[in-house]
Order: sequence, then C-alpha cells, then structure tokens
Amino acid sequence: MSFDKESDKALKFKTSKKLKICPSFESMSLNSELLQGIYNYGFEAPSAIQSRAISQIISGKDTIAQAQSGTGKTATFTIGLLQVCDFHKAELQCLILSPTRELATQINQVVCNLGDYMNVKSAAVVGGSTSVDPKSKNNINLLRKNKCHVVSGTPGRVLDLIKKQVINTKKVKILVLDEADELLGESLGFKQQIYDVFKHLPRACQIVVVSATLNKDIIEVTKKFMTDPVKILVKQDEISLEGIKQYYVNVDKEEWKFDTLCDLYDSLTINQCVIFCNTKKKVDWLSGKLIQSNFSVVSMHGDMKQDERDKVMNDFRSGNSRVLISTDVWARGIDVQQVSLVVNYDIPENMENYIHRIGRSGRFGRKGIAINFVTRDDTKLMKQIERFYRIKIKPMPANFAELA
Ligand SMILES: Nc1ncnc2c1ncn2[C@@H]1O[C@H](COP(=O)(O)OP(=O)(O)OP(=O)(O)O)[C@@H](O)[C@H]1O
Repeated sequence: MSFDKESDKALKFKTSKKLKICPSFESMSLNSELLQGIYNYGFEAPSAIQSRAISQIISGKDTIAQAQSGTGKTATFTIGLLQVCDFHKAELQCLILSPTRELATQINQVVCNLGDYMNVKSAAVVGGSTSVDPKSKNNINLLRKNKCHVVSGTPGRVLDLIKKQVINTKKVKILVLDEADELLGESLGFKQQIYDVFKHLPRACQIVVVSATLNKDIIEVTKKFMTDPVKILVKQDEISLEGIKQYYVNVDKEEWKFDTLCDLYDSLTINQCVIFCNTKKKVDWLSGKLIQSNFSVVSMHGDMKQDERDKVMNDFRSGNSRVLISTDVWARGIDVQQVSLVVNYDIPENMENYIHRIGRSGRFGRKGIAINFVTRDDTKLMKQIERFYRIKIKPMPANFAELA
C-alpha cells in the first residue's frame, strides 16, 4: 500500500469468533513423530498464533492467519501441513509459495527440521541457479520421481515446473501463501502466477493465507479462492511489536546520511544489523563506499547472481558477516535471530514493508531496534507511518546501542 492511500485501507475486518486456543503442543493431538520434531527443534510452548491457527489448519478449514513479525507463522503452517500429510503416500501433498528464493529455501529447511522424524521429503524450488546447483538437481529428480510430499518455492519457478509436468499437483491437499499480501498485491506481478497455479490444483485443495500485514483489499481478493475461511487477525495498532524500539535521526539532506551511518558503525556490529536501501543501485553504491572507507559490510539484492546471494546469506546466517545492506528482497520473512538492529537508510516506499523490515530484528520476543534516517522530504512519510500503526517514533538517544 502506498502512503497516500493509507486512510481508506485500514483493517475493518474481524477475527472469527470463539476460536479454540491450544495452550500446548500436546493439546493439539499431533502425531508423536511431529511432536518429537517440534521439541527437538527447541520449541517448548506454542506462540499465540500457533495456539490458535494450527488446529484450524489441521481441521481442514481454509485459514487466514495474521500475526506480528517473528512470532512463529512459519512453524504454524508447517506443523499444520505436516500433521495433514500422509507420509505413506509418495505424492506431492503440500505446496508453499513465498516471494523470494531465500525465504522459500528457509521455509523448506523448517519443514525438513520439524518433519525430521516423519521422513518428510521436501524440496525448495526456486529460480536462479537451480539447474546447476547439485542439491537442487536432487530436488528436481525427487520431483520427477514423484517422491516429494512438500514443495516450497517461488511462484514463477513453481508454475514453470508445473507446466513442464515436473511438479505433479493432482494430489495437493494444501496450498500455503506466505507473505500473501505481497503475492496477491498488484505491484510485483505474482498475482497472475498464483492464479495460474490455482488452475492446476484439485478443487478441494485447502488454502492457507499468511502474513504479518493484511489489508482490506487483500482480504477481498482471498474471497475469490477461499471458502468461508477462519480468520485470525491482528488489529492495526497491534501490528508493531513492543519489543522493537523505533527511533529516527534527522539527517536533513540525503548527503548527510553516509556520515551518520559511519558514526554509528561500531554500534551496528555489536550483534548483527541489516541496512535497507530503496534501490539496488543505492545498495551497490553504499556498500562500495563503506568498503572503500574500510568498513566491513556485505550486500545483497535481486540483480545479483544466485550463487553470490547464497554466499552472502550463508555468511550472514553463520555470523561471519555482521552488517548486511539490502533492498526489500530481505524485508520479509528472513529469520536470523542475531539481528538486533535495522537501519532504514531510506524510508520504505510502502507501508507494509516498514513493519516487515523492522521485524527482521526482535525475533520471537527478542529485543530489537529500528533506526530511520529521515531527510526533510521524509518527514511527512514518517508521520504517516506513525499514524497508520499508532506508534511513536522517537529521536535516537545517544545510548541507543545499550538498549538493544
Ligand atoms: N513455539 C516456538 N518456540 C520457540 N521459538 C519459536 C517458536 N515458534 C517459532 N520460533 C522461532 O521464532 C523465530 C521466528 O519464527 P518465524 O520465522 O516463523 O516468524 P514469522 O512469524 O514467520 O515471521 P515473519 O513475519 O518475519 O515472516 C524462528 O527463529 C523460529 O524458529
């Protein structure tokens, strides 16, 4: 949603009444191998969205699940679909679509981890270098032999493989749309691909729609393909997490941003930090300029080769690199628990991505900090963000690094 259309798109829909709340994973009647996978992964108790949505997914209902960033939505739909999957049958039963290759790969990893004791066969199906990546070749082979139970992929690549009959959709029971507002929105061109995927699915296929941000338009769109869905939603003024402190720095002019960032650098490296720019060109420029000034940073955007993107992701996930500069390709879903700081070098151009970007920090109850570089031209945007999410973004205090 662009900033100028904010007012008429406020959430005006409601969570379904009398939802069952399961206080523990045991109370969800899960298969024992799945429970074992959950505990082995380190989860003890379900989060709010998990307590509410997993049992709905298992019951077979179309489900719209909204919850704040980092509160465990991936495990919500993963546990749901693993419980529903019949592992005695060597056929594709669950399809998960998400907007970026990194996110689709991460989701696949969560499916493999939680389904570790169930013998789940899950494949990541993403664009880029898949044809030369030996791991992905195995994925394609598994798919060809009709041996995958779950596929997690990006819409374009999945559709391509469906059309080439590498992915057989005849027995798909559940389709999950993660970051659904991005997939179903008009801006990125996924919508048609999603509709084309739908055409290949069995009529009775259950649909699960997930995101931290869902607006009225998106809920309207879901009516076209969901049947009387259960809705678990968050009020507009509760989408922003308490644990993420949000600050701004007045940089006045664009030219002042760079020096401000250099002054902050030492604080950025205490844990891990993601710096967001609005364009790929700016990411290249900023990382080049920082490296020239002897700061250690890595960068990632959608025009980079996939093997470079993979290397940056691996380095950042392992903590080898501590400061990552990226575009909104990194805004949604990516889970690196050590990220405690997000810098909006540029203020995002869409309202939802503000929430998603700052949500890269403060994962699952951890503390996080977001710092917004605000030029004179951005002041209006910041006020709109504050009004929209009913938050107060304060001036950055000198000791902000101690607050994380
Ligand atoms: N019940 C749980 N107990 C402990 N940790 C959990 C639990 N559920 C999820 N987590 C962890 O919390 C982190 C965030 O989870 P996840 O990535 O699923 O969040 P999300 O809601 O999908 O976030 P986003 O909105 O950014 O996509 C992950 O590291 C995950 O392993």
